Amino acid sequence: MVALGDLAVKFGGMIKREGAFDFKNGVFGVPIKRNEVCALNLRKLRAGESRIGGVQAVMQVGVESDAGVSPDSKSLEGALGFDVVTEVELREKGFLGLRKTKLVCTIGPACCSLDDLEKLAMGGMNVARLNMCHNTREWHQDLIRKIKKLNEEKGFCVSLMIDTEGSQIHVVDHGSPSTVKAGEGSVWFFTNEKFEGSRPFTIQANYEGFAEGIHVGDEIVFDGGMATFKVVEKVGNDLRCQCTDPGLLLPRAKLSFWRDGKLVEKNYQLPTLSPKDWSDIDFGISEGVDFIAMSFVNDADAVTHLKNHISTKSSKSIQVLAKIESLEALHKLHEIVAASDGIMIARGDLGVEIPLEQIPTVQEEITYVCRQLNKPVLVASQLLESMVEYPTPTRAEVADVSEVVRQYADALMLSGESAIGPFGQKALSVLRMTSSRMELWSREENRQDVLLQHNLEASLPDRIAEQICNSAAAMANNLGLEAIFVYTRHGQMASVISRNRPNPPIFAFTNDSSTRMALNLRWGVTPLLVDLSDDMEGNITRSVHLLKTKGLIKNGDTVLVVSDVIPTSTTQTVFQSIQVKTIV
Ligand SMILES: Nc1ncnc2c1ncn2[C@@H]1O[C@H](COP(=O)(O)OP(=O)(O)OP(=O)(O)O)[C@@H](O)[C@H]1O
Ligand SMILES: CC(=O)C(=O)O
Ligand SMILES: [K+]
Ligand SMILES: [Mg+2]
Repeated sequence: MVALGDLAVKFGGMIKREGAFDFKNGVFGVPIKRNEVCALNLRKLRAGESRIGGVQAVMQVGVESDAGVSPDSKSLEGALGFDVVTEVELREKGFLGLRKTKLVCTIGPACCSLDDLEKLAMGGMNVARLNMCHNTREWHQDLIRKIKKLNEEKGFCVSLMIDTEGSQIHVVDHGSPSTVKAGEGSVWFFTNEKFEGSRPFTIQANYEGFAEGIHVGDEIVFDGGMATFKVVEKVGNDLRCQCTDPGLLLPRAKLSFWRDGKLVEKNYQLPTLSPKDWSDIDFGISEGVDFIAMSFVNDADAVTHLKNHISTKSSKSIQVLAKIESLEALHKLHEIVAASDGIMIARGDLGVEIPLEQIPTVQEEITYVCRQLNKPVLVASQLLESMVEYPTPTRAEVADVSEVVRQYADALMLSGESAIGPFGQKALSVLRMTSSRMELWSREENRQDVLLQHNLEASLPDRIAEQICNSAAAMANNLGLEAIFVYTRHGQMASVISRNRPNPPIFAFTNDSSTRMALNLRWGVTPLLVDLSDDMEGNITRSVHLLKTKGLIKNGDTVLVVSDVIPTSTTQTVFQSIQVKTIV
């Protein structure tokens, strides 16, 4: 953390009043009136200028008008990437009404037409997820192209995520009757022997070593509790089992093994990424997806390996999300979060490996760690499960969604609700309305928890950038500003501001389209694609003018402007700044 005493504070230029900036508490001690511009600029001191820390803070207070728009603003107008959904929402609800929590929809047969996808996009889908467990390569390719077409032709900004199949012990889906019931006391044969169609009282596991290390007396649990069996006999590589807790055996049901109330943590030597996963990943890279969600990550090395692979294969940056869905991943949570670009809390499979009553606390813990380490976190599975069949959610489901929002997760995800359910759009609107309501309540109740600050960066310029972001969020809240504008090439500053979960929305102006698509998963960030020049004042003036001409910002609105765009030429100084700007 940069302490005030580390800074040589100088006032000059357009100064009218003096003030102090307290980095520790994020307080900016200058009263600001309408039509005043107040800027705090930090730059490295040149030799001989420094007293202590080698950083100079220049505070400027003055009156500025944006009336004099530079002539090249026209050229930027076409490039202003304001997506249609945010634009409509902004017009209807104003700055503070913009939803902060991001929404991810799993795409499946129930929502794969262009028309369905457009409705989901219009309904607030920020990211479309394709689960590579299902369907064909051609089907996925067609979907990716449809989403890109909608983005290009209809002005949406929907990012694309593929989710790897991963390696996991499950029941082979024969495509026959969708559900089978196991009655109390019934005896079933578990085998890896391949067969077509279905055989009575026989369950085919997908992995030949599934019974290794399993003893008579152990329990086999289906899908985290759908049905339970006790092993009564080992027959070669197979198992004979008796049903002790009757229930449904769903297609592709996941199997877990328990002994004395504890998960048998078997090392099946299954790779996190199978040959099929690598082929799906290369397909995703060639199709230019924005996120790859990696199933069953067990350690940081797997994440690093995939990130290295992507960097050699792809010219654009693709975000790797590690899915936390095993007990082993929980043991290594910190290293996995640190290595990845974001996390999905995959509660479906996690609930197969840990007792269900542990899910809420584990979810809160993962969400907290992600925010500490500034990684976006997405909560997935069964949020509105009953809506796979019914047009309204249960009260308990709405309460669950609200709790995720109250925990300040970055995003919520629909699975079967959108992929196979007939009420996908309705489910999306339930997520939208529930999250907006909880965000409003948290703000009104002033529930913004002060983040237990964990410093992210080591180098001084990065620490300065981090402090600017923390202070920007505090200033925007304390001054009741309309919006935060941040100019960012790689999204770092936008993400650190988002990490503070400020009240006003964050508009992130970037000239890098992969940064824009990645920021789609960040809480409270509306990413916009623009041309950025080295002339920061020009960038600011042009973007304010463009929002004004669109009628999205009006005279008297006050916004906070943050920039960390590093000039491209070596002769220019690094310029990081906060300005409070009242639109006139
Ligand atoms: N592309 C698709 N084609 C057909 N069905 C799909 C598709 N995507 C999802 N589904 C269906 O929707 C249901 C829920 O989808 P989802 O992929 O989220 O399952 P999941 O079990 O939570 O994910 P995972 O396999 O990653 O753990 C699946 O059981 C599947 O029947
Ligand atoms: C989403 C997912 O993979 C799960 O919940 O298991
Ligand atoms: K998957
Ligand atoms: Mg899973």
